[in-house]
Amino acid sequence: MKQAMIIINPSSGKEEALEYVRQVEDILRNKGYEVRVSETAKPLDATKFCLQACKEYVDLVISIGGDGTLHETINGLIDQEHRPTLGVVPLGTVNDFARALNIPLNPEKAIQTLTSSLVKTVDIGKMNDRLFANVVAAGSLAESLSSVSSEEKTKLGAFAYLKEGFKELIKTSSHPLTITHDGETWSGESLLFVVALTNSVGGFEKMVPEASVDDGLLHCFIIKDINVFSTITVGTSLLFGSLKEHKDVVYFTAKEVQVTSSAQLHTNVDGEDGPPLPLELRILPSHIQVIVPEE
Ligand SMILES: Nc1ncnc2c1ncn2[C@@H]1O[C@H](COP(=O)(O)OP(=O)(O)OP(=O)(O)O)[C@@H](O)[C@H]1O
Repeated sequence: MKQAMIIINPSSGKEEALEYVRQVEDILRNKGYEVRVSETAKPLDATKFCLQACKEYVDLVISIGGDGTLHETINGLIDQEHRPTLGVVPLGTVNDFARALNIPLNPEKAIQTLTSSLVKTVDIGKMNDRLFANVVAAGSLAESLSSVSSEEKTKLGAFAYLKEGFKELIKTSSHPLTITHDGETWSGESLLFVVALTNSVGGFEKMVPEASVDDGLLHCFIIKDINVFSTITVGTSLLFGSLKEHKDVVYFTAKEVQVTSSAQLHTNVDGEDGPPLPLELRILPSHIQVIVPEE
């Protein structure tokens, strides 16, 4: 019999996650799966459960939670020979991965998507010894993005990041960054370096409109040292999908990127606090399979 594991973070979203488990179980049983439910109690439980699913050759893993739960779940797939197909029920406030795959943001509708027989093969990013599904940010601004509170995100959605970003930009200074890719090196003062895998970054679907989940590329943005006026124009470009054409932004795509700095700089990965620099980033093309809507 086919095996499925539901990984659920009961604290995610508006704490309604447990209500949805029964619905997901019913759908999976109707599809012929034997189902087990693994409820997270603390950080990294989702990684531990997903790793166990790989070792036990489970066919399907469903992540019910926000981007944090999804990030921890996919990290259970690292270096595994058997990687279960993934299903996603987004309960967070941003849900970049679901947006990029056209999975409905309404949990009830996302659950119905699990009846779909369509599976998409998508890229995953590797940062040092960790996987990521959506985005890595490095630099002084990245730290402030980690401090956006759950209340702010619930109230403002993606705009909570923009608000925090503007607030920080006024008082933050740039730092020296050295970014190497494909034999080229960029060195200079930067406020933020962002690597995106999909078109949706922090809920903004126009940051990299052409990025697709299976293009085998890291989409990279260097935001140079900018003044307050440029901050406003960078923000506007972000909203209107023209960020990469901004004069203070360097945009490139790559399969591998190295990032170093002489300063002590932290990172944000898939919306969570990440490790300090240096970073080795790499795309893992067509690495996982995800259930997506049929339309
Ligand atoms: N039982 C639990 N209680 C509290 N925190 C948990 C529990 N299980 C997992 N976590 C942690 O909760 C963090 C946040 O989860 P997640 O991002 O899925 O939800 P969210 O904060 O509601 O979503 P978003 O950040 O998109 O608003 C995860 O990084 C995880 O480590």
